[in-house]
Amino acid sequence: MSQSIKIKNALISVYYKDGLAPLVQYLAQQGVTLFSTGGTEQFIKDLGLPVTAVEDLTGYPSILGGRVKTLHPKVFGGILNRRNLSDDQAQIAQYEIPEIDLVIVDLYPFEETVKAGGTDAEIIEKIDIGGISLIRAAAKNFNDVVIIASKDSYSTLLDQLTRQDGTTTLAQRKAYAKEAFHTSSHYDTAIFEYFNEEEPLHVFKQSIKQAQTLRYGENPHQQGTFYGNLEEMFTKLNGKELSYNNLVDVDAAVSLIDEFTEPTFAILKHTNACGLASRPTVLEAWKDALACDPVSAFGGVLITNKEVDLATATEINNLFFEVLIAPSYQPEAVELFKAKKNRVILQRNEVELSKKQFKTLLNGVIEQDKDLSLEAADQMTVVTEKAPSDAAIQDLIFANKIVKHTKSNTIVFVKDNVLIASGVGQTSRVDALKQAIVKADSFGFSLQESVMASDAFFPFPDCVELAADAGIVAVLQPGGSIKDQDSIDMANQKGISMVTTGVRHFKH
Ligand SMILES: NC(=O)c1ncn([C@@H]2O[C@H](COP(=O)(O)O)[C@@H](O)[C@H]2O)c1NC=O
Repeated sequence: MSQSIKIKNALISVYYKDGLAPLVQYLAQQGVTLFSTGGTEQFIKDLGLPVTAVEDLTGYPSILGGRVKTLHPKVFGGILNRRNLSDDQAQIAQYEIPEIDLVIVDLYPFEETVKAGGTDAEIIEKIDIGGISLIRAAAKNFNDVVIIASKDSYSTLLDQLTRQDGTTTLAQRKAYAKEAFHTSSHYDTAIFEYFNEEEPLHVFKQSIKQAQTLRYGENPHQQGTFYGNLEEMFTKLNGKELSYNNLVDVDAAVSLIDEFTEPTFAILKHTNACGLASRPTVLEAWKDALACDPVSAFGGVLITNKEVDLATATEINNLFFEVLIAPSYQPEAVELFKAKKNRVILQRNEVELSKKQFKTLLNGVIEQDKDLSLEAADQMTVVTEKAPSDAAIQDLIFANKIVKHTKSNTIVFVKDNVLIASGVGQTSRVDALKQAIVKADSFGFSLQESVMASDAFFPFPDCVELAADAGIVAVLQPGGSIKDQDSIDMANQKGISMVTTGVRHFKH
């Protein structure tokens, strides 16, 4: 098996030419014969280096507007021939095919063209055929050929060649082949996703290039990695790396805050809001959100939809928190936070988030649409003799937004655009309610004139009875229980109002 191979002939065909010059200059200095396609050939010529047009090798011009230029046995024979097989060697000698032992390709920018909103015709033309074939051929024959399929590898190869007298080792070539198949499979996945938008085939395919190794997973004995581009979504202004649990909470926080347009602050623990308020100013929103449950707020993830000013930052800084997310910060506020080096301060960038979500379970994956349903007042049916007041309807809408982002079973109490208390993640609805009542009481909130929202229907009238006795004046629930009437009768008996939305908001 061949091990160290000295490069004699190279084929170079790259869409973006940046970063290429030092490598080709080195190759030319070493006496490597360079073959190249139109634009790349011109680029090499402009560097004042000798280069042979691929047309001179194949004896064919580039045809069909560049759709066919390297697709020729003289090129692919030169790449794919096995240097240790006498039959292959006899054939390449017979057909006068030069051995090509280095291939450098940068593919047509397909994903970028889709992202930039190119027309269908422009996108189709960006499906690289020759380049992807060169990559696959050279990677398959890594035993004898070096494949560079990403400009990220130019400097690594240059470094290796310089240190190793113009040669590469088998292990290095195999590593480049792995990178190359990563490039080609990612490229094809992007093409598939584009074609799969209409009448999608039910297959699960994801290819994410960026990865971040996390300190650990959910617990220190579990390993964890985040696949995705965090830097695109957030600018980190201060603090340590986000942990697995931070990321889970940040995701929940972002989904929750996006329900609100007025200045709003939310405090989350383990993906559930333990404080949330909408107020005319961000400072007031912070104070009222914190008042909901200042005990749970310790070590929480904080999010707001408005700029954090110095006055608000000064208040926030009195609390120990893990992560703060805002669309912008006054520079003085950032300076203040920087005094505590571990506090993660994220500035959220305007990036559209996926409308799908999936998770692994058993040996498979479940995917669903995100819960983007939001019920307005006109989607609420008053089912009791008494209708809620306008103020109560506003609070019911507010409570419904929180319920949607809280672990089931959940009950949420709201008064005047402030979360007063919630019961979260309970195995029975009545337990969620009891937890909410106890919490409201322990932080000094009266439930008089407050409203209650439930993520799913009431199977029995007990919740309505308990909540009415605690002082709430209006209830929102999806309805749909065969015993709905029992809860409605209880509301009528207690003189409170109830609306149904027809939309359940389970969150598991
Ligand atoms: N058609 C072919 O035979 C072919 N061979 C190489 N390419 C691509 O042509 C591009 C470089 O073209 P140029 O050197 O003319 O700028 C590279 O992105 C390469 O992946 C081709 N183009 C598309 O398929």
